[in-house]
Amino acid sequence: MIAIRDISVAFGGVTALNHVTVDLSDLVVGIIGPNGAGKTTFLNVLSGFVVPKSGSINAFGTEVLALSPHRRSRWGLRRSFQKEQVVDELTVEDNVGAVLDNLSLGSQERERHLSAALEFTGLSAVRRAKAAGLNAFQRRMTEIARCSAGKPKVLMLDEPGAGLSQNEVEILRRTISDIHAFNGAMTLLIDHDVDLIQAVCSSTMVLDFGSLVTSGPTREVLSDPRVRAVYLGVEELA
Ligand SMILES: Nc1ncnc2c1ncn2[C@@H]1O[C@H](COP(=O)(O)OP(=O)(O)OP(=O)(O)O)[C@@H](O)[C@H]1O
Repeated sequence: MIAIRDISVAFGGVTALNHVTVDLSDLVVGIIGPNGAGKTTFLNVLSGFVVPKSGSINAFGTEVLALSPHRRSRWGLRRSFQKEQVVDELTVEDNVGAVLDNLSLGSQERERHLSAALEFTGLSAVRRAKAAGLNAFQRRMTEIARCSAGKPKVLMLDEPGAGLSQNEVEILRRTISDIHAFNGAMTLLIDHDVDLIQAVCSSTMVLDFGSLVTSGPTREVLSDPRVRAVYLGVEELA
């Protein structure tokens, strides 16, 4: 479980997170809210890009905020960004394998983890291709492979479905649903695609103006009038 207590972040006069307290315990947890609600800032606090002015985060018994961002990655926190981080000049396997380089693995073990992650994400056939030649979906899967490789404890995916076709989102949905069976990790998923959230997240938390509106079973959260009010005029909820 990830126990988040009283996390606040301010950028100048903007309160990006406002005393957020929430327990996250399901295998795939959705994080939703309108633009500017604080979702990415929430992942930035977990991964160490942003230092909160108050609060604590205990993930599976580890005080996460006490770890440097580098040690958080070694510990098993992985994330993808809204702006993709795939390096065109590298092959797919080098893009994915980079994450394994700070895990002190032997070469056979490294290869085993790398091959498994490439197979899991359907990239085995293009593993030696330069990333520059990949299509948008393959690039997205490369990022998921990088997050999934090795023995991560928590994957944080920031809008992985953005800009994908319906068929591609369906493959993405199955992949995210299978992450825990593949490597044992929990996934935190930000996405504006409420159908995707509903399909893969057993629980969901909702942010608005940096504050937690509610969290709980996804179906209940999505039918909560407070959540509908937050989204009113922004997008349709399923
Ligand atoms: N580095 C920063 N400097 C200043 N303000 C920031 C910074 N990062 C985020 N903010 C502000 O904090 C608030 C929360 O932003 P955040 O990106 O976390 O929202 P979000 O819910 O992820 O939005 P979106 O759905 O558009 O990605 C916004 O008002 C944003 O402008």
